[in-house]
Amino acid sequence: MYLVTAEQMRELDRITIDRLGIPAVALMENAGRAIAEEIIELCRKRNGGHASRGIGRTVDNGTGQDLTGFDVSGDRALTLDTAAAEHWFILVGKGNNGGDGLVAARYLREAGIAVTLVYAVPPESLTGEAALQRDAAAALGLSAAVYGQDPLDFAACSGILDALLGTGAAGAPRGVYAELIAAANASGKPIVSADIPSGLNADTGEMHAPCVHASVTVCLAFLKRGLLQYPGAGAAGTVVVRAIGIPVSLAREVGLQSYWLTPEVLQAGLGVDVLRHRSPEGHKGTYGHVLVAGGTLRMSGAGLLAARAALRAGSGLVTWALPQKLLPAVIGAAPELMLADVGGDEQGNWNAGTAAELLRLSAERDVTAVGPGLGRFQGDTDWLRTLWEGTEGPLVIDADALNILAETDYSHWASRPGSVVLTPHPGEMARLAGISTAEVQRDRIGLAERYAREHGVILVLKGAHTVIAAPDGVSYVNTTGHPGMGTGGAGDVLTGIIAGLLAQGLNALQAAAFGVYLHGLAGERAAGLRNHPASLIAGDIIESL
Ligand SMILES: NC(=O)C1=CN([C@@H]2O[C@H](COP(=O)(O)OP(=O)(O)OC[C@H]3O[C@@H](n4cnc5c(N)ncnc54)[C@H](O)[C@@H]3O)[C@@H](O)[C@H]2O)[C@H](O)CC1
Ligand SMILES: [K+]
Repeated sequence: MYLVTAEQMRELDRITIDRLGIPAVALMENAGRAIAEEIIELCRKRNGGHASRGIGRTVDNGTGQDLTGFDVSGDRALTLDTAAAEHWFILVGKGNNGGDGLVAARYLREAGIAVTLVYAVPPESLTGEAALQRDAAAALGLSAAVYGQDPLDFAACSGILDALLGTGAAGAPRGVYAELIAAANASGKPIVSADIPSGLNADTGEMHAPCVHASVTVCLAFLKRGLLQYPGAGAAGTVVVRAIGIPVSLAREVGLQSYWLTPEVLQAGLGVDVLRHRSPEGHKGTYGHVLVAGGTLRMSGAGLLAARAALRAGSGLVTWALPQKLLPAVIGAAPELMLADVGGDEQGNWNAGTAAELLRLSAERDVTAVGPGLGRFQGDTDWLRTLWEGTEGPLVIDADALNILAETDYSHWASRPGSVVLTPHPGEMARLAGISTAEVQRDRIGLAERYAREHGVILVLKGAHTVIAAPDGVSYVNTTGHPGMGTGGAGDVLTGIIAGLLAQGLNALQAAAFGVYLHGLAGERAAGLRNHPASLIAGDIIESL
């Protein structure tokens, strides 16, 4: 499923109206009706009535939950006795988002739900399609109040439709908008947001102050980027994307290249065989050979986790290269692994002299993963440069190897035949980009896209809803995963999975995207197997692959 910015949404809107000749008011009608249907569904759930689903609902929900399979019988959306318990306040902004709310109000009323329109601004100031909807609502006799002029008691309503600000919002909500948002949040009533929660930056997921905290967001036409990026993703509640008559085929024309990472996107878009068929004639040589370079005296486990994850991801063979001094201690830790001694210092740390042996080892393997538990050492910049310029296959770079990169201008390094996958967490990303962690988190998709483009790498920006970006501008946002995965070593496991997939012949973008998806899925599964997700440890993710 595509992800769009507000700007791209305006472009799609414009093409639909101007070139296809579909009237704006028709889009608004569809939007409002879809929003009403979701509210009716919400009412049905809590009142136990019967709901109808009028226009064919497509699809989807940004949280990955399946919302299909509704009862589609009956003309009336709610039985009267259950609807009578409902009274919704419709918060109406000045623009088209408010227009959507006015349409929704009509359909709610048709379903027997009491509505009160709460205009943020005097209704006379509405223009265009929104003014048309204002007049229709008035002609229908819907009760209306103007904020600041009429008394308003949020305790009297059973739910709130937030149709204050949509993709036309600029900056933090001002004046009466801010007051209404604060009052709606304070009411404790369930809030359904039209398109995006008012106060949310539709592109970055940044939450302005104040920002609506929605139970449900009915996103219109295309999934807005901000709804998948934290902290906004947390303010949106359950996200439902509803078609409103803008053809999806326009996406190419507008150049959409950002996607919510789903099995369909992996399979059909990226060409990944998500079921991972194996040939009956296959053998260990068929599935590639990973070299993991990592693990040092105090962090040997990081290398071990990455290597084991590569095995569980399906790599035919995995060699773990580590300092000679550590080798005896890890013999038998994972009998399926091959171990390679690269020298190193007396304490079991890596040193610059290990580069030659690593190069020799990597020449006989399909992919090299470097960084987990590596530590830092004298001459490590030249050491990494040697690997970068001297290895031919793909290179996965993580942890301390990223910190080495962050301290140098590697754009001068010789270009390499194999691709490069970088897997920073937000702190490492901050060092790579030379900005603060807070700045990294402010617009994760945008930053990942820029960095990947400028540096010609596949970038995996880890964290809740990991972003995968490629040099050609394509990006994916992953939503598998579990808070229980916030535990030491989880990143090393991801590095191993990506390397393991690369060894099996996936290209770098496929391996990064599928690896992130599987890592999250395995984490969800592992969390579910614990008595409490807090007890999840990185090794559990490997075992759940
Ligand atoms: N396909 C579509 O795009 C469709 C979208 N619909 C809905 O329309 C909105 C976007 O509508 P637009 O009129 O462009 O903007 P808004 O309604 O979001 O708000 C503009 C309105 O608000 C004022 N304003 C802007 N920023 C602030 C602020 N920070 N504080 C206070 N006031 C602000 C501004 O002056 C304007 O008056 C989209 O999200 C959908 O919900 C269509 O209905 C269907 C087609
Ligand atoms: K809104």
